[in-house]
Amino acid sequence: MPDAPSIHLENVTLRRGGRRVLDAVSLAITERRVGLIGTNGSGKSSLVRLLNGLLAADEGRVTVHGLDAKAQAGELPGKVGFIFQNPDHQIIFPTVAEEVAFSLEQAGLPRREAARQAVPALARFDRAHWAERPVHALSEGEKQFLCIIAVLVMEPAVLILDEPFSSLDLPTRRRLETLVAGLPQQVILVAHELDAFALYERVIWLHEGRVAMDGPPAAVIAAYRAFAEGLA
Ligand SMILES: Nc1ncnc2c1ncn2[C@@H]1O[C@H](COP(=O)(O)OP(=O)(O)OP(=O)(O)O)[C@@H](O)[C@H]1O
Repeated sequence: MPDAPSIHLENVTLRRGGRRVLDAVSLAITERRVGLIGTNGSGKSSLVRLLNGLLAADEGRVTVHGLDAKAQAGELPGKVGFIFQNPDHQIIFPTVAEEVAFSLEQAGLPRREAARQAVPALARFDRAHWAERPVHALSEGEKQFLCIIAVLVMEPAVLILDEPFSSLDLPTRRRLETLVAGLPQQVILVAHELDAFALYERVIWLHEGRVAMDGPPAAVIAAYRAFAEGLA
């Protein structure tokens, strides 16, 4: 069983390219389904990259399920699975089975055992028949599904999805949303598709590097929609 969901940001400031992209943000995230919304450049990707050690805060403290994001950065990838917008940025190997085997190896299995376990791992997602398929021959949705499988076989405690649906058609998106909805992991979803958060427990709206609003999805999304209409 994954451990209790517990992500804390204490007065976190982050600068990128000389600009302050997160400004003294404090959050305690203990829910299992949390959405992150905001206009382009508001700091969403930057914030979630603090949680898996891809970025480090300039000020303040980040802890993820008991790990200090700075002092224990090396342990974060084992705890936090990350799905990017573009699966091509994530997939390394030529075939599906090799990609999954690599994940299993990252999770600590010896190489030969990882190779042996790849097909059974795919079978848990009803995708054993994909094993020998060249990754380049998968559709965008299939690649994104492969990325999710490759991350989940490492059994992370947290799954972060950073705009994972942008290039997917509606049925594929719904399938992946359903898959994610059934996971035991703590999930942080960054998305512009606001209906994706209907069943989430909490939505955080970031604006210019600060929390503009934070609470139940219906209230936060209504306020965000009204704000966005005003900009249009
Ligand atoms: N590699 C980088 N170097 C310098 N500045 C960056 C870099 N990446 C992002 N930024 C800046 O950080 C700020 C926040 O960007 P971020 O990607 O976190 O926003 P976002 O809310 O995820 O936006 P989007 O919805 O467009 O993905 C922006 O002003 C952006 O220009």
